[in-house]
Amino acid sequence: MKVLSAGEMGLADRRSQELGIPEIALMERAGVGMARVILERCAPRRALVIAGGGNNGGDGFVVARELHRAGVEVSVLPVKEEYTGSPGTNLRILRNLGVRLIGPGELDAGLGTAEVVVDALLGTGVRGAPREPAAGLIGKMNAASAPVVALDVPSGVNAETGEVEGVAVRAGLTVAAHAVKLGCVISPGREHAGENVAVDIGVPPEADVKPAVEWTTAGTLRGLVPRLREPAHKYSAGTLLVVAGSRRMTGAAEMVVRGAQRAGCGIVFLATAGSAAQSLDARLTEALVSGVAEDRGGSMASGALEDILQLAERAAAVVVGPGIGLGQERRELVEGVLRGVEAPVLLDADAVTVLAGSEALARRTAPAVVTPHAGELGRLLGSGAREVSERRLASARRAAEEQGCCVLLKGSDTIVVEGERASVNSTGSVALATAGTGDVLSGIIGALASRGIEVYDAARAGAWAHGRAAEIWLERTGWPRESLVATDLLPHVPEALRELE
Ligand SMILES: NC(=O)C1=CN([C@@H]2O[C@H](COP(=O)(O)OP(=O)(O)OC[C@H]3O[C@@H](n4cnc5c(N)ncnc54)[C@H](OP(=O)(O)O)[C@@H]3O)[C@@H](O)[C@H]2O)[C@@H](O)CC1
Ligand SMILES: Nc1ncnc2c1ncn2[C@@H]1O[C@H](COP(=O)(O)OP(=O)(O)O)[C@@H](O)[C@H]1O
Ligand SMILES: [K+]
Repeated sequence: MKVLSAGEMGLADRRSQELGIPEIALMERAGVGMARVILERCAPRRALVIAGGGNNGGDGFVVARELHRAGVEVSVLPVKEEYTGSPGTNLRILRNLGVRLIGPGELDAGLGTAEVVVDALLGTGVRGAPREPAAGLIGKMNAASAPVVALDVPSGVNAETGEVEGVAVRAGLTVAAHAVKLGCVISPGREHAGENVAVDIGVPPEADVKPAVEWTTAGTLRGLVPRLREPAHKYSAGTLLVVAGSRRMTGAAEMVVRGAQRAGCGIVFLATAGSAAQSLDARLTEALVSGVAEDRGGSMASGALEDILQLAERAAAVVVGPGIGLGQERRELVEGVLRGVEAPVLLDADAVTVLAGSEALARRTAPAVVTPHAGELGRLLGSGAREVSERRLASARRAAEEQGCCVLLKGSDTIVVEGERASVNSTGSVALATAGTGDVLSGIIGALASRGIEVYDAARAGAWAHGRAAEIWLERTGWPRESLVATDLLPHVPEALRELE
């Protein structure tokens, strides 16, 4: 699946036209391809096409013609009085064919009988929140009982960012011209798009564009994760220090360590609160567990820093955060790790939260990666979870710039940003929405970093393998997605990584 931003698609489109391919030829192939997908997937007897005033509406007219040709009873609502250019030509053909064109007054009846509603209202040309009458039409489409298929982009979704400024269509399927639009794989646009499919519209390779934001697949990662080769010993195979857990939170530490072990670490050291060490040592047969100084609540104390820095000297990477707890002492501990550790550091969970307002991360020059979910990133940025959820790519970019590090923003569309580089992960499942999966992810990324992979690549490869492990679990067990628990991922991490060889 190819993913391009709206701007990149516009460039591919312009270049194609400069090579002499007329706009109407591109529109023709787009509409023909889109109609074929609709016929194959939905096989409707009656369809309603809602067409806007731009080229997205033009695609809708071609789709209507093709559905009509296939024997579907089609009604078309054109929102504009007068059409010119390629959409105008295609509307004229519909008139000549006697395809039923309806006005707003007949919309409710059309929506009531249609088996598929085709959203051809707004595409990549939308600017700002939908105005009337578009906004009202979007509301009507969302209230329809029939499934909605969006052409190119669900109307109202920003194809560049995935942001939704006002209202937006909720489609079950989005059929894009040439490439899936970036805004359809980033939340919340992603949820509005439903399934994403792209159809070939005849853009020649000479006109194609390399995306600035990568859609991370096995293909873009292949060869990145090295095999263990002779000469090797456990230290050369990747040494990771995990700083995690507290008296009341031992599971997080266990899952980070296990994730790291299955992702190929030669040796994992765990530093944890003294009172948690005995039970973790018993559960983690292969790890080297150290109990360090803790406060009265059973969380690692700032006085543990010296021991932790000493352990870190033997490690090629450090993961800090899961289950460590909050408060001033944890903040001092995390700041101390950022100051004192030269090896790549991954900050997750509580370690991200305690850094709100701190300058330690921005000051650090050695490699670092933070792996927050929207809530944690909202605290780090001081903007709140809602702002992050509404503007995910921009928020991740802002944090990466302010903190001068790699940012992995978790979610259904895990986003990884560092400097100018950005990527969106292609694997995963809603099954991952369960406690502890983030800890497994930290372990995987930490392991890859300990094996010498730079943090941006470790983050995107780790996210990919983590999501792929969930997919493999679903395929293998056939169990309901609600039943996945985080440790189910562990046996599938090696299989996922093998797919990257
Ligand atoms: N070009 C090509 O070769 C190909 C392009 N392709 C297709 O074209 C699509 C892009 O077409 P596009 O650029 O014409 O823009 P499009 O998405 O139809 O929107 C423009 C219309 O929306 C309106 N409008 C804007 N903002 C609004 C708002 N906030 N609220 C309400 N209305 C608003 C705007 O109205 P205006 O602002 O002019 O009053 C205008 O009427 C692309 O997604 C793909 O489907 C394919 O056929 C392949 C070849
Ligand atoms: N709806 C979803 N679809 C796909 N992946 C999801 C979804 N919800 C959460 N995830 C993934 O699950 C993991 C959850 O991590 P996190 O929120 O840190 O949980 P925890 O702290 O309990 O381990 C992240 O990798 C995230 O990307
Ligand atoms: K649309």
